[in-house]
Amino acid sequence: MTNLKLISESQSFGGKVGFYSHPSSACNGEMRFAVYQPPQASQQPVPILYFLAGLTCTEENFIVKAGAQRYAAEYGLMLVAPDTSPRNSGIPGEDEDWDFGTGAGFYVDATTEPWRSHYQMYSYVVQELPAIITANFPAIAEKQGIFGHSMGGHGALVCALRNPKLYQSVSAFAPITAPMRCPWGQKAFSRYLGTNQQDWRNYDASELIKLGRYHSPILIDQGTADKFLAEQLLPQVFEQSCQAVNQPLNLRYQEGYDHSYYVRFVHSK
Ligand SMILES: N[C@@H](CCC(=O)N[C@@H](CS)C(=O)NCC(=O)O)C(=O)O
Repeated sequence: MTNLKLISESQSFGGKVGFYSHPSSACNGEMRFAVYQPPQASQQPVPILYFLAGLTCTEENFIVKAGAQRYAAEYGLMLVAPDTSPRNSGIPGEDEDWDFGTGAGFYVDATTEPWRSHYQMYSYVVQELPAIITANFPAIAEKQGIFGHSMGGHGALVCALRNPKLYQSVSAFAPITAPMRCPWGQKAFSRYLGTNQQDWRNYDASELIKLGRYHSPILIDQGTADKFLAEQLLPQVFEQSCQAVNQPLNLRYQEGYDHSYYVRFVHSK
């Protein structure tokens, strides 16, 4: 059993929301995540849906703001929402920027100093966290899906595209789809991964899709009133990459929706 510490637990839609912390070997320090166990989980193991949050977020934003527990209770899904980066790592400058360092792990395994000793969010999300979830909660290890918002949408796409058999579904709200071509991605990748842009391709959905290894349908919801759409999110770049390899993509533009959590669960319509 992992050394899990329960921070708080509350009943929610017949199931329960729990916040946990644990020592992470991937991130070399304490990490936090939230889990919603639907009512069905008290009877039998249930499928897992991972949600990766965006810049400035913690494991709390999605659980508090998205209203997803109601749907997870209806469909019998366990929701797992990790934090978006290591915290209190002691790395100088970690807290200086809102779009880099704390709250902005970008779901990559950093290779550069000083970040690589802690900022291993890709390995954390793909390997360590699922192992902890299936060891400690009534979850079906082979039935997991992943989705996310903004930086977390980028993370969800990258985790799924790099591991085509690991997740049974992938979708995203307002994802950063071409990080190599946008300021957020360029800032994060140059610092976490170094200046060799060949290394960045492993974490760019619009590049990964061109490898033609992924074949399951991908769903993206993108608000048209999102202030980050034109400069940071670039779904048209991803769409072109998908078209080039005949990748099924359902890119739905949602009229008038912005980048906030109010757009969440347009999916359910
Ligand atoms: N701080 C940024 C915005 C950051 C932002 O929009 N973060 C999104 C993810 S990229 C988010 O989910 N924020 C937290 C929240 O809405 O609860 C700004 O002022 O432009």
